[in-house]
Amino acid sequence: MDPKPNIVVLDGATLNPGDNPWDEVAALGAFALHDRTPEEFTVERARGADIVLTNKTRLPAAVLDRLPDCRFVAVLATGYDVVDVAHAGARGIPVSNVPGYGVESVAQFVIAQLLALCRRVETHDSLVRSGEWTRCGEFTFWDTPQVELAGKTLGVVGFGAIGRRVAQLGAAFGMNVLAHAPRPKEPLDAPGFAFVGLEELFERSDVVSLHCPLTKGNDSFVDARLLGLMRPGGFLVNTARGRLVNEADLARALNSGHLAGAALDVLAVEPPDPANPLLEARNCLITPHMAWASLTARKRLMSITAANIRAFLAGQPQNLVNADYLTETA
Ligand SMILES: NC(=O)c1ccc[n+]([C@@H]2O[C@H](COP(=O)([O-])OP(=O)(O)OC[C@H]3O[C@@H](n4cnc5c(N)ncnc54)[C@H](O)[C@@H]3O)[C@@H](O)[C@H]2O)c1
Ligand SMILES: O=C(O)[C@H](O)CO
Repeated sequence: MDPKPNIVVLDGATLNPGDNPWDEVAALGAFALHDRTPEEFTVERARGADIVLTNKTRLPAAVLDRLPDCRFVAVLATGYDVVDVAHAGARGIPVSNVPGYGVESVAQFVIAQLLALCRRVETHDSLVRSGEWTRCGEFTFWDTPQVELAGKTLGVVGFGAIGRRVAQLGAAFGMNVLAHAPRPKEPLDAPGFAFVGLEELFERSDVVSLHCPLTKGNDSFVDARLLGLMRPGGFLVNTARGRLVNEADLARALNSGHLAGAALDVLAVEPPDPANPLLEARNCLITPHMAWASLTARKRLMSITAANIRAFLAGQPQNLVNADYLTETA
């Protein structure tokens, strides 16, 4: 490999909107930065690059096939569903992600979502300012059911770094925690904690929180059937990926009153299509894929990305997500 590899960032605007310089990454080669890349420009911009960095710009098989010079793909995120990692592996291109950079930020965001669903602090602040408290004449007033978390059951789907931290925080609020994990994991040291099957988790949980990656096998798996298993009055929280959820089914479950609410940081299409039924659904709190975005987490993401590139250049790639598929070295 050329000692000064060509490095192209396809969509760098959100990692560094101005407060998180690229210097550590840029120092590793000849550096080209694009804020965002429309699909039709991906090949043109990535062609000739030895190292391609993407956050949410898609690199499907058909695009990878048109990048003969690509030696390494560094995903600027934990979730790497935008890259066909199996195809990259078959072409001998290692792909890395950035695990762990946002565990605390995302887990804390999940708690913020949960508290928003249960207490609606900002809604009540608005009601006070619009005169509702004054008009009601009482020392106290509330306009939404006020729900205590202690004693409720939290079901965590996907017991990796974020899921485990959410489970710990839920237990600290006095919640009973259940988890679903496809592979054996160290249990949480909390009274009542148990690993259960997916259906049992949906049946027994007051709150289901999603923390598994989006894969070819689990698109839209949270559908009418699983939502129908949830207790009436339950909540769904999703910070993982929007496409894990059948959005039309979720909108129906909210509008029928079967679910009391949902808090979604991710949607199937981002930013959303104005026709997304969740935008109008009852008690649906939607945030713009921002759980990861604290400056502390983004700085960590930047420096782990630089470390991923350095490790690749040293011949010892780290944080590989397609090691199982790598058949040859590009
Ligand atoms: N909203 C945000 O800003 C934000 C930020 C970071 C990560 N994420 C998302 O959160 C996801 C989880 O992040 P993490 O750091 O915990 O990743 P992780 O790899 O540490 O954990 C994911 C866990 O899910 C498990 N898993 C895989 N397939 C599963 C399935 N079908 N059902 C149940 N579990 C399954 C894995 O075994 C693993 O333990 C990421 O893949 C990403 O999509 C979102
Ligand atoms: O997967 C991640 O790291 C987040 O979704 C931000 O891109």
